[in-house]
Amino acid sequence: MASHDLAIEAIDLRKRYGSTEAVAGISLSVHRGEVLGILGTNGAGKTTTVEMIAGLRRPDQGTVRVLGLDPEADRGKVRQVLGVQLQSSELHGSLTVTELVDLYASLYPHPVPTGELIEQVGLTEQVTTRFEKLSGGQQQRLSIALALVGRPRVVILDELTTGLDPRARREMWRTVENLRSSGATVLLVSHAMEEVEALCDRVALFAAGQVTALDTPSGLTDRVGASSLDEAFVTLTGQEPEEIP
Ligand SMILES: Nc1ncnc2c1ncn2[C@@H]1O[C@H](COP(=O)(O)OP(=O)(O)OP(=O)(O)O)[C@@H](O)[C@H]1O
Repeated sequence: MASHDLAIEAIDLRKRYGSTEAVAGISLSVHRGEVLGILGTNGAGKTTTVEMIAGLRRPDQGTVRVLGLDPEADRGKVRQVLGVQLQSSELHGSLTVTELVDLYASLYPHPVPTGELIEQVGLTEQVTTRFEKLSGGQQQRLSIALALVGRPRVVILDELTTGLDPRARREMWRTVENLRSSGATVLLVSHAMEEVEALCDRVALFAAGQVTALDTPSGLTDRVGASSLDEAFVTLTGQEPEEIP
């Protein structure tokens, strides 16, 4: 595939924290319009990898391109096309839901209208609630809203539905489906097998800082004659998947 068809291209990424080799030579190509899942056990290097792709963490080695742009050198341009929801959001706790969405919206030329976005993530009743007073799941929904406010063409979602109740989880799935319909590219880190099976075109299995397999969900199960993605995960990574939160 020509590189201009790629939304994300990461080549031989490496990152070490002291004696821990968190990412040990990861290459990933995500096609435009694709939803690519990353599955792996705790500590497999998923967050470090997506932080490097987002330009939030500098790789020790390797290169990243997002829609052909270098997330570090072209930071301003990348910010306009990339939306990122990370596991821990550092947001100003005394601002309300509306104030935070408005603040982020002001960074983009054509943001999603604040009320529409707040409704989409199910926070209409919390519009005047300060961030620090939101529940964990509500904070999570807000961080998803902030990732989407600029109508990004590439979206990174790190544990999209962890901590959300079943209804909110389904709503977030619909959000990802809508992103796909709009032609956006999504990189989705998840621990939930059924989420990955439902949403992702392809899945990268991470173990010990490396990609051990990358295929469609059915390709992964067929490859090892497994009856489920869970079983394929165990066979292909040699590790048990985490409990679905
Ligand atoms: N800032 C840091 N300083 C030191 N070590 C770190 C740091 N961030 C991550 N690590 C270590 O790097 C390894 C990979 O961590 P990372 O968070 O990328 O994994 P992960 O696959 O996202 O895990 P999880 O599923 O638990 O979120 C782990 O061993 C972790 O302890």
